Amino acid sequence: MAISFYKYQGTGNDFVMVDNRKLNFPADDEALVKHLCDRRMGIGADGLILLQDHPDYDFEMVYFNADGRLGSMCGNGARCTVRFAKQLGVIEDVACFLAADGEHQASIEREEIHLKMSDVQGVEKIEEDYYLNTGSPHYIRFVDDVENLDVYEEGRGIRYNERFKAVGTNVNFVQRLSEDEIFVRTYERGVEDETLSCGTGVTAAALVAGMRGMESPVKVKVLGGELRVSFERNPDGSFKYIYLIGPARLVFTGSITV
Ligand SMILES: N[C@H](CCC[C@H](N)C(=O)O)C(=O)O
Repeated sequence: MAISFYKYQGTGNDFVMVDNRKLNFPADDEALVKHLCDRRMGIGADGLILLQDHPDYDFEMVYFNADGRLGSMCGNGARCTVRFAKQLGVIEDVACFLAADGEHQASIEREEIHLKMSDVQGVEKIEEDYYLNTGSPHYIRFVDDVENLDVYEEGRGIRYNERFKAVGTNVNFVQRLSEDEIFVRTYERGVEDETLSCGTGVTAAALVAGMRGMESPVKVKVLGGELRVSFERNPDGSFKYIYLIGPARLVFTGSITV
């Protein structure tokens, strides 16, 4: 079988994208998705996304982690899917679509995709660290020198600890760079490695920076580029009007025989 695909990246978080409007992709074949995401044996990506029709939305995004399992929300993948939908002629410059955590709105403004994220109910404090869900679960630890941190080892230690080992968590290490900028590096569950950027993780880190006094919008540096997060904080500590803003680009298209 030959599968046509598009390869996209959003600040270096890369995805195999498949137009599945005809529903001909075998979405329950975990081994196939894992193979397509394999950087040596397949195409190579942090995840795979199917763009599908939906009766009530412009489209539906179905996201799988690189391990082949169906994932939760993916912020960078969603920005890439919006760009992909425009390329396919499914949308113009605005979209209302369905993802794993519900409805999302987005707009394309030149190079950037503005993506509305789900409201966040609250932030749990775990000793000096934080834990919250921005569509996917994120553990947040503030550090002094994120550049020289062993993100793989430290992230893995938290992801596989007693509390998280069963379902896993993404782990973000955050350094405050200035009054309005943070630097985030993320160990991603489902990839089980550091990625160059994680949209839901960057969002979670910016919200915690907001809790700690930083004003919206927060600039976020990641290994794969720059993002921005804007938000409003409610008096009860929850967040609304959360937007993840940044670029998403087509890298190449192709066909793979499996
Ligand atoms: N890279 C994604 C996060 C995927 C989350 C996934 N790794 C999980 O929670 O299993 C993003 O841009 O938001």
